[in-house]
Amino acid sequence: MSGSPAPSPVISDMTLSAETPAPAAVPKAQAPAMKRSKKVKKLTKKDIDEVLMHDIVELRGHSHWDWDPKTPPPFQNFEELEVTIGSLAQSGEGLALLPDRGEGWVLVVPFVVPGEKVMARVYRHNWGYSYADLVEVIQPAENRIAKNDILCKYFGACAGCQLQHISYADQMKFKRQVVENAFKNYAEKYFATLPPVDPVSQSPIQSNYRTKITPHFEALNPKHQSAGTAQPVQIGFMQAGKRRILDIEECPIATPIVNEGMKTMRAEVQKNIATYKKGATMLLRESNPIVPGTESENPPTTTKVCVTDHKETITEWVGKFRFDYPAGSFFQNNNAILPSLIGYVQQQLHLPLASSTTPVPSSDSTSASTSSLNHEIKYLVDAYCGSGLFGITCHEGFKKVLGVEISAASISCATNNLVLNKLSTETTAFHLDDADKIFAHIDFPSAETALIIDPPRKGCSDEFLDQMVAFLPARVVYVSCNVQTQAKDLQGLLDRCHAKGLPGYRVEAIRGFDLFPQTRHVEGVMTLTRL
Ligand SMILES: C[S@@+](CC[C@H](N)C(=O)[O-])C[C@H]1O[C@@H](n2cnc3c(N)ncnc32)[C@H](O)[C@@H]1O
Repeated sequence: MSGSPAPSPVISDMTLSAETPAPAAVPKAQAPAMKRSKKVKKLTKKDIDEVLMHDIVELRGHSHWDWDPKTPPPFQNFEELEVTIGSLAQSGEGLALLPDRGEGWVLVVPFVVPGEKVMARVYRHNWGYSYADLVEVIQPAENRIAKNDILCKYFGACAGCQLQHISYADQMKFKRQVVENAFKNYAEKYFATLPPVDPVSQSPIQSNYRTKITPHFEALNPKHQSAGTAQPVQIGFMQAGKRRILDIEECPIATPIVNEGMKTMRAEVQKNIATYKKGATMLLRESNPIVPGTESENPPTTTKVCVTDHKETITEWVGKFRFDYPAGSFFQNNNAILPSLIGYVQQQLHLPLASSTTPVPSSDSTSASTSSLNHEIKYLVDAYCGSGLFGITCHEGFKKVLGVEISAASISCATNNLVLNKLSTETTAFHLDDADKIFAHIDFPSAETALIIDPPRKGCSDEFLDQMVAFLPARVVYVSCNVQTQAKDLQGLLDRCHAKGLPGYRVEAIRGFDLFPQTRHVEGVMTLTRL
């Protein structure tokens, strides 16, 4: 269904109840006893998951949906059904089409593989689709990982990972498809002109990679405390599909030192739980500081520790570069893949500008252009630079590098990281500002400038795209943890160029990087060359 728009579903005040007496199980033996809340939820338009809607439209084969919300969803409360999984949504959940229910209702079921026959229990409804717990896998797919080989004993109950039941090769195929679908659905007008999406670059390790986790706990209920009926405190992550915490002793995707920290933190919280009036989210982050007295050694000796104070400084090494940053601020969470991500970004920044003369049609296919730039890239702009990861690791080969970031704490770290890495502050600088005003600081010639964009999940603002089109950097490398907003921004950028009569950009490459093995998440990297 290339190019079919997501329907614009209208949700009326549909009042839904959710109550299920029995635990969900994937497989049964792994699930803790979980009960669904009896609370009644009123849907609003915000409840529509637009990305999921694209997947549902694709499975249904049409976007038309004519369901009267006053008609109840076509299920008994908490009905159990045997269904066949048709596809995996970008959320990592399975979708099963029920042609004889509500003219093609779709069930969304977690922890399944396409082709599998499963028993699912419906518990919540939305416009034309319902969420269901996986009760049992009746006919497992050949490529389902055997229960005993699944990495984590909490998989299926914890909301953190979605894909441990499929092989790493299958996770890579799924994520490549997620990237492709994002561009198909959100850069629809230009999809036919894009290069094929490259295979996803794998993480060198698929477990024990996360350098930061944030488990939660809730305070004891005072009524239960005074009655002496308080349950043991639950410290961990959210339960899959529920708003309750699952007690977790160890997280196999977190690094060993973070897991050591988790043991200590759990013991402290358990000991002092009566003193907490409210629950909290804890921070556990790996740091690798230099052992005092070894600073002059080459290389100095380092030792890994787990930091729990948001304000404490983390030291992290990316290849030969050292980054110090506050534990509570942003930094990529998979250190193992950073050398290959950085290497790829460097290579993309320096692709020859006139590498191709392939005609590239504009969106309305009325004009075609060829690459005609012969300049060399000499300047680098690092938008949303954080503590300087890309600006610093990619500075070689540039005359000047300038980064912009909105967090004062991150900018002061970025500037300190220049000093730690013995880089000249004359040629590399970081400014505290809104990225929307980034080009106000820049007197680089646009034909010799490369721009790295690495925005938050929501992507770039209209103002950012407007100023980009006014400046027109010769090369853009856009890194993103949300491939849907990345694709939307590509369409926004090309639309703006064409509205101004500019030929715009050629997309050189689109590739996912697996910063988050075992989960549905994928980091997208897209390279553009100005035409
Ligand atoms: C995904 S992080 C990337 C950071 C950095 N590139 C890295 O890889 O470590 C996004 C960064 O954008 C910053 N940010 C968010 N909104 C911004 C804005 N409007 N202008 C500039 N920076 C912004 C955040 O503080 C955060 O550091």
